Amino acid sequence: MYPSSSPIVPLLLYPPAMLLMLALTILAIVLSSLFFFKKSPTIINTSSVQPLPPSPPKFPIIGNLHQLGSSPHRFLRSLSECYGSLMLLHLGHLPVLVTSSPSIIREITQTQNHLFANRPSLKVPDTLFHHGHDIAFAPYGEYWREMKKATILHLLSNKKVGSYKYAREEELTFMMKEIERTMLVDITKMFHVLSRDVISRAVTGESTRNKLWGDDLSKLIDDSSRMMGEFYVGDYIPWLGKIVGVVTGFERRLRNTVERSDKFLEEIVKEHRRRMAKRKEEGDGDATHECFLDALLTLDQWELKCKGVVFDSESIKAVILDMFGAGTDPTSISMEWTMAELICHPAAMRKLKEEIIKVVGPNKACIKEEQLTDMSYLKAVVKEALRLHPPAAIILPRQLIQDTNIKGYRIPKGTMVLINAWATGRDPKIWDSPEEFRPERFINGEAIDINFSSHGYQLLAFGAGRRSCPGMKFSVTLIELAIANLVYVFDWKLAKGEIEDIDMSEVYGLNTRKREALMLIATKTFK
Ligand code: HEM
Repeated sequence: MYPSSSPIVPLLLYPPAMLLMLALTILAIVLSSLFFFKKSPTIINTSSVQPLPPSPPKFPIIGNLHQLGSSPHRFLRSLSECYGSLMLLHLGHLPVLVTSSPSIIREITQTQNHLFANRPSLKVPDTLFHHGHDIAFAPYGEYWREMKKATILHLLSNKKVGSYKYAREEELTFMMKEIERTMLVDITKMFHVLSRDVISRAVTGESTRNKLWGDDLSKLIDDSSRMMGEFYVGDYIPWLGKIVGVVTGFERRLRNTVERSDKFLEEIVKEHRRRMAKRKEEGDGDATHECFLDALLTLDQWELKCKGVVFDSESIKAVILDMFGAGTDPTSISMEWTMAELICHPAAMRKLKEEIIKVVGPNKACIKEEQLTDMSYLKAVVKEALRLHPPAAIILPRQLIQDTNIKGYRIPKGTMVLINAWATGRDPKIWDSPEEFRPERFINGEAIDINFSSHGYQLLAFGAGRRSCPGMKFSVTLIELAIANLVYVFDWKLAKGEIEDIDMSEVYGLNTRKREALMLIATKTFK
């Protein structure tokens, strides 16, 4: 996923945006005292016109923008307790449909998938990806289709993911040695480096460990996802965008990020072209070792042109930035939440360790990928962590391309759609004791038949439908392998404080991460 949650994002996290919202709120209150506090049409009951979905009251100009706050996923869930499973909000001029109900999500991502498969045009991704040259924010159409197809074929298919086995095991071994050396572990950082390096090997054929640009790549990922998480008022109130963008320094920061990102990616591509040429000279054209960049640089331009798709150097940069951005943070954040839940639940940690020892036997150096198949509790643990903590708490937004209706409500063309995956994962109508971490629910409980791609639309960490995440197999394989090895080889405890003190609160953003880094102490299980 790009990456992290949606760019309606951490409204009001950013101080200038906060001031602006305050000013707009005051302006709106003044206006509303002149024009009345306007309640949106809840249900217009005429026989010819279907009603719009229920809406909370809104202010003129800003609509409901001021209400989202720093945890929009939580706010929207509480709002839906009053307005139901299908609500229509207004963010500035933009109507926004919000839901977390599986039956409505089925309607959006399956039954009417073709109408809801577009992404809205938003300032930050438009600028960063040079107007939809990536996949995650590309408008629905031929370009998106061809790029997604190429990415699955050359990077993310089951066969390709299988071929990175050696890379995963090698990077993991390196991480385990590092843990053994230090014993006091910044798990957050370690998981970031592991995800980044495995993705780098699949995309560029090289680990950043052997390169000087590992830190630069981390900075690029960090900067671009922070920028994606920033709130740009012009997306919702266009006439205010330019002024506020300049006054708050947003335009400058965005320009700088794009310049740095372009320069960095151009360097990577240039160096890769040199290596490809050298390999060719040396007669090493073995396609089995082909990385994603090799494939992108040799895509059949003629075939793409015939389909009306322009694939140029902007596309290459945008697509690889998408892979680093969409892949690294959600994968490492998922590992971190999984580890944090296991630390908070020692009984689950013990049960998992017992399962692994039963499958692998004691005293082995590490776990091989083939052995994961027999670890059903491990799989349940990962699903349970992602149920409670989907990195994209609100899935990347979609936009409706023509008027339609859902459950008897009229939904106008252009409406933005937000699926609150975090709320679905904690819905008491779906899950028993939804706030509890209980992996057993996936083994012998109410969720025995639920998985990430099941058609009940209850477990939405990877989204659903045509725009769903193509990186699921890639990341779940890495998450399971990393967690299994860490739990098998080491015993873990908190570096400071007691389990009850651990801060499990989150910071909402493109990817909703744990507020505090997880610092742990490792000791070897088998001496
Ligand atoms: C635990 C890890 C991951 C999570 C939780 C995650 C989650 C998501 C989500 C929720 C979406 C939006 C789906 C929708 O709109 O229905 C998405 C889209 C996407 N993800 Fe992932 N993702 C992960 C890993 C990856 C990886 C490893 C890659 C690639 C290396 C990747 C590439 C993408 C791309 C390209 C899209 C855009 C798909 C489209 O718009 O058609 N993701 N991801």
